[in-house]
Amino acid sequence: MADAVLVLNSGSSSIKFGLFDISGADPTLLCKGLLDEHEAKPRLVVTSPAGEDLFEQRKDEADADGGHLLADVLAFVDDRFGQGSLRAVGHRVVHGGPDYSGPVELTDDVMARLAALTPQAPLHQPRCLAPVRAISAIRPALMQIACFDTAFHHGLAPPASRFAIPRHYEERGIRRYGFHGLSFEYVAGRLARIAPELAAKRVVIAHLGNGASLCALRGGRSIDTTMGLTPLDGLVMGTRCGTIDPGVLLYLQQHEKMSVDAVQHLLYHESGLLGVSGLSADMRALLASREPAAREAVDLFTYRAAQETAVMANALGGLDGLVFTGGIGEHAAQIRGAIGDRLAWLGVRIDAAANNAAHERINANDSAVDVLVIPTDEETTIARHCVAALRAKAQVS
Ligand SMILES: Nc1ncnc2c1ncn2[C@@H]1O[C@H](COP(=O)(O)OP(=O)(O)O)[C@@H](O)[C@H]1O
Ligand SMILES: CC(=O)OP(=O)(O)O
Ligand SMILES: [Mg+2]
Repeated sequence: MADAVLVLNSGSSSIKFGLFDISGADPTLLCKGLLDEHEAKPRLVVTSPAGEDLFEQRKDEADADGGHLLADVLAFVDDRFGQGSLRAVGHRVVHGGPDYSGPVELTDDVMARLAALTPQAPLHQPRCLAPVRAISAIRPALMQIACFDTAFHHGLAPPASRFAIPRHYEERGIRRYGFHGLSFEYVAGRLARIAPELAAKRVVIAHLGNGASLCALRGGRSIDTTMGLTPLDGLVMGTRCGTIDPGVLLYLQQHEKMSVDAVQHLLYHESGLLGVSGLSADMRALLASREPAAREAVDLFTYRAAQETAVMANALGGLDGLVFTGGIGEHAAQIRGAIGDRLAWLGVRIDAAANNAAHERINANDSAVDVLVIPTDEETTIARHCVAALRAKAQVS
């Protein structure tokens, strides 16, 4: 019976999980899976690290907090790896606010503070916290640890962290935090291993998934990022608008007579690729479509991604490396190519063959900027933090 940690990565539409053996120097994945609790028939799928099916379960009724499926996951872990093997559950929690610069054990007090941040991440925070409550109800003694998307950006300082509004709002926590930090942390760590000289220079990481943001990395640390107080800012996303003239929000409320809730729904759920294309939030579907509106949505996505990359390069005082990650960044060669083309003036040259083959390095020989594709792994970052937290509590050797 090996010591193990269970990692839950709660996204906007499903919960991904990974079970890690933590007896070695670095956590190793034992199995992974998906909880789709919002379908009419909620579903749990467990696969091996290579993707072979190990277990599947369907429920007949909706499972709003995923509690029933999580009980099945815990039972599966007991059954396959032995009762008592689980030392902790690590959770991706999107918002840690000003208080948390690193992982924290989830007590009632911490949960209350995190729940209070819901207005700053309404799409994500409730979905990150529901599984914590569900697991507490099933296994109250099991240690649960929160790992934050905001923590990697905790060193963000003025002017990058500041909004140009009266400064007493900043004292009340209204500042730029940044997100996707668990992904940026993983990619920055991997970059330091595969290209240590580049990792010490001026690098932009482009996390392009359903949510999308950029991180300006200097010496391995985040000095600026495109998301702000909320994960709504910055790039065009699947259903989120990204940076928008704040006057639009006032106009919608004052002249279109939309309620605050309706504006929130519009900006989080109906905008981005979905809103502009009128077809889909899914980049694969848009790239496959012949509709002009699909092409326009993709065009806006790459235009804004290149524009914001230049903003990050400005924060860094230049650009030595550009790293693509996330579902789109890892798999959509056409998007990487289009962003690269728009950044030619910064010296970016992408090699078409390397790009189409999704090699780790995709820049042409004459490129002034190194361009890489590094698959992200938020779950491994969380597992590593859990091991460190358990060691600090001397609960594992
Ligand atoms: N082969 C592919 N080509 C283009 N886009 C892809 C491909 N595979 C995944 N994507 C896109 O990646 C996005 C999802 O990214 P992902 O990082 O998995 O999202 P999440 O934020 O939910 O974790 C979707 O827009 C999807 O269409
Ligand atoms: C913070 C965020 O946008 O996360 P996701 O990409 O999972 O939606
Ligand atoms: Mg994601």
